[in-house]
Amino acid sequence: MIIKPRKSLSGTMKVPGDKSISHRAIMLGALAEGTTTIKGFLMGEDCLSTITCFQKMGVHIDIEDAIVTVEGKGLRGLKKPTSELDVGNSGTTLRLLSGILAAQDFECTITGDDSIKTRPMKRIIEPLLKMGAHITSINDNDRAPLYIKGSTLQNITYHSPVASAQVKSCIMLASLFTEGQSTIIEPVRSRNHSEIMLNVFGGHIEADGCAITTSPVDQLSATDIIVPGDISSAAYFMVAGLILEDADITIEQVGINPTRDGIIHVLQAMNGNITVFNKRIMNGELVADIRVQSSQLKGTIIDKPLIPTLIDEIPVIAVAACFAEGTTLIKDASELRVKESDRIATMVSELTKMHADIQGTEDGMIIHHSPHLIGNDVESYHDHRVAMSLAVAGLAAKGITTIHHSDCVDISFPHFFKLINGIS
Ligand SMILES: O=C(O)C1=C[C@@H](OP(=O)(O)O)[C@@H](O)[C@H](O)C1
Ligand SMILES: C=C(OP(=O)(O)O)C(=O)O
Repeated sequence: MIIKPRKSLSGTMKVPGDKSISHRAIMLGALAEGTTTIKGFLMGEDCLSTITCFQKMGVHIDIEDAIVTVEGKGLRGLKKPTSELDVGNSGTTLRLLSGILAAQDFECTITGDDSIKTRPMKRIIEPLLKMGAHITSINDNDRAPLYIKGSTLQNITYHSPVASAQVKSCIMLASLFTEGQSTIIEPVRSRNHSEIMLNVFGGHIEADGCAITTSPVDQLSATDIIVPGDISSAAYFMVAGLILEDADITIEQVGINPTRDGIIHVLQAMNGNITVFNKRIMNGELVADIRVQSSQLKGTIIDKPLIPTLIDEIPVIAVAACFAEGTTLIKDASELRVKESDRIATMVSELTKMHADIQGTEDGMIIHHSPHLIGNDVESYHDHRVAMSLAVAGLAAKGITTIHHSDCVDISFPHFFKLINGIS
């Protein structure tokens, strides 16, 4: 994909539906009694992988006029798939689905693409084993493919070593099939979409700081979900709006759940002119419209409690930091090393090619003011967030930027390039 520089960006727009919420709506819809409809579902490859996995387990899921309908099978109604479940590039699908599979009365294998096979799975294998699951890494390397033979699970009190909503949600989903309460304690609170949505479906989840407790329910009940725009996708337009010379854009109906809104706070602390208005609640999720205007940014420090609230936005925050006076320090973010790519290494190497003054550290990055980026040939490493962040850098750079393997944006943001080139 070729990105040409531009000075202005204006207008009102929407971004596609939230990826985390879309995955969860399919999973809970499949386990509920009755028919769930989902509006605003993210038709990205990751969420389509979740749909395919559940269809393979006998769940009728239709997409018509952009509305997804899920015929729930109830907690005990999934069928053994006739072949292995393929999650593609989606860590969320693999980790959450494993929690469900651990309690079924069948065995199966769950796998995905080359990137997923490098990502750490011990973080879910360990708690699931403690719950009595039969789960093994087929190549004995704590990575996918995983073989899971459903069994009777016990409740658990688990101190998670990582702040990960995927780990927390995996255990929460497994605990739907146990008797007694389960408690999961995280070092720092991660996104809480599973807690919110489970309660909307009739589950019993209580949160107390970094701990959540699940209580057993006999069944989940189908509901209608409207998925807000994904703040992780809005992030590219927020940063573009701040760093381009003449920008004024409004992004409507974006999810601003306080466990996800770190990017707004950080960009505001960097002197970004961002207004959040028209706040409302949809299916228990806080939603708002966001106006962004060109700003002279200044450097900041981003560390521990904030990191889970903006983990997927760090690549594009690194781009913003190039345009911020002074230095931006990002630390406590070693989780970036185990995403679709090692996002510290990939962002540092590709932004360096564009003349950014950026260094990687073990758990983050140090970025010095380097606003005169130069377009270059850069590589996405098949990582959607890297591709889109480099596109934003390309808009603000001098000369042409060519992003290789840019198709991966379809993972979380189909039509990203059409939107970014189409907006006036
Ligand atoms: O639960 C989720 O929907 C997600 C949680 C985060 O991962 P971790 O749980 O590994 O932090 C995030 O990076 C991912 O894009 C989506
Ligand atoms: C890390 C991501 O997703 P997942 O873990 O679901 O692959 C992401 O979307 O940036």
